[in-house]
Amino acid sequence: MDWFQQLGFLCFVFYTKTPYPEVSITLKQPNQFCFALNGKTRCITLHKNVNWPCVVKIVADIGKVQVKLIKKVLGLWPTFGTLTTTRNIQIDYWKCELLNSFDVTPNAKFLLFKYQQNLYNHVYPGRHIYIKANVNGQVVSRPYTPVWPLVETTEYGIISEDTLCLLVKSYPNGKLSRHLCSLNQGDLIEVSRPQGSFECWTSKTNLILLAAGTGITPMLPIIWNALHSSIKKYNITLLYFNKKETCIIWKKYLDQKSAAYSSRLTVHYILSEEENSMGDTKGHIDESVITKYFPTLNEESLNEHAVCVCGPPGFNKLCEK
Ligand SMILES: Cc1cc2nc3c(=O)[nH]c(=O)nc-3n(C[C@H](O)[C@H](O)[C@H](O)COP(=O)(O)OP(=O)(O)OC[C@H]3O[C@@H](n4cnc5c(N)ncnc54)[C@H](O)[C@@H]3O)c2cc1C
Repeated sequence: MDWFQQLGFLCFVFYTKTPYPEVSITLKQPNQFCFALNGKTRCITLHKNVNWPCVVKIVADIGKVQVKLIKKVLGLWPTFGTLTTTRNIQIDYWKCELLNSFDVTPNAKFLLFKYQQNLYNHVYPGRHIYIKANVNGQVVSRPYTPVWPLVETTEYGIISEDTLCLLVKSYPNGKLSRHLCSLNQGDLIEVSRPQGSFECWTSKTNLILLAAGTGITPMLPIIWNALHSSIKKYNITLLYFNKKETCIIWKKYLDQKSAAYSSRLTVHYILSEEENSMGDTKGHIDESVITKYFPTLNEESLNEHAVCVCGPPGFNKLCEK
C-alpha cells in the first residue's frame, strides 16, 4: 500500500495484483477508514477526520485501487494514522434505504438508495447484486444491475459516488419488482456483495450490444466505461428491442450520448408492436435484423467483436441462434 497527500486530501493506493478485485470501502467514524479488497479487510485510524463520500479509481485490468479521502480541515499530516486491524470478513448483505424514485417509462422506475453506513460497494460493468426484501412476510431475493445515467444530468438531483442506482421494471405478477417500485422514501432493502465474473467485453474493441427491455441495464455501464476508457478506443453498436417507443428506457440519454460520440456509438431502436417512427426496423430479433445492421459480419470478422446479450430468456435464446 502507498499513500500520498496534499493540503486538502490524502490518497491510498493499493496494488491487489489480481484483475477485477472486489472492493468495498467504509468510513465507520470520521477517522475510522476500512477497506475490503478481495474479502480481506483492513482498518486505519486516520491521523485526523475526513469527509464522506470518498473518490475511488480502479484500474481493473491490473488490480490497482486508488481511494481519495477529503480532509475535514486543510493541512499536512505527519502520518496517515495507524493500521489497526486485518481480518477476513464475510458480509453477505448491507441495509439500504430508498432516497428517491422516478418514473422512466409507464412501468419502470429509477430508484436511488443510500447504504445505511458510509459504504462504497464497487460493481463492475456487466456484474450484478442481489436485492433481498420482506414481501408480505416472505423473504424474496432477485438479481439487479446497478446503473447510472449515461450523461451528466441534474434531473435526479446530485447522485454521489456511494448512491446505489437501479432501473426496475414492475411486472404485474412480479413479487420483488412490484415491491421495489412501490417503496416509499426511507423504506429498507438489503443489498448483496457484487456477483458475477463478466469482463470479456474488455478484450475486443468492437462491441455489439443486443438488449431488450430492462436488458439495457448491464449495457449502460458497459457503454459508459467503453466510451470513457483511457486505455482503448471502443466502437459500439447497440440494437435496443422494445414493444413500443414509450417503453424505451432513457432514450434521451442514449440519443445524447450517441450524438456526442457519433463516430463510436450507434444506437438502433427496434420496436415489435408499433410502426417505427425512428426509421429503424419493426419486428423481433432474427437473422434478417442482424444482417441488416451488421452487413459485413461473418464468422471471421465476428472474432474481432465482443457480443453482449441481455433480455428475457426467449430473447437471449434467439440471439444465440
Ligand atoms: C443478472 C440479472 C440482472 C438483472 N437485472 C435487472 C435490472 O437491472 N432491472 C430489472 O428490472 N430486472 C433485472 N433482472 C430481472 C430481475 O432479477 C427479476 O427477475 C425481475 O425483477 C422480476 O422479479 P419478480 O420477483 O418481480 O418476478 P417473479 O415473481 O419472479 O415473476 C412473476 C412473473 O413476472 C413475469 N416476469 C418476471 N421476470 C420477467 C422477465 N425477465 N421477462 C418477462 N416477464 C417476467 C412473469 O410473468 C413471471 O411469471 C435481472 C436478472 C438477472 C438474471
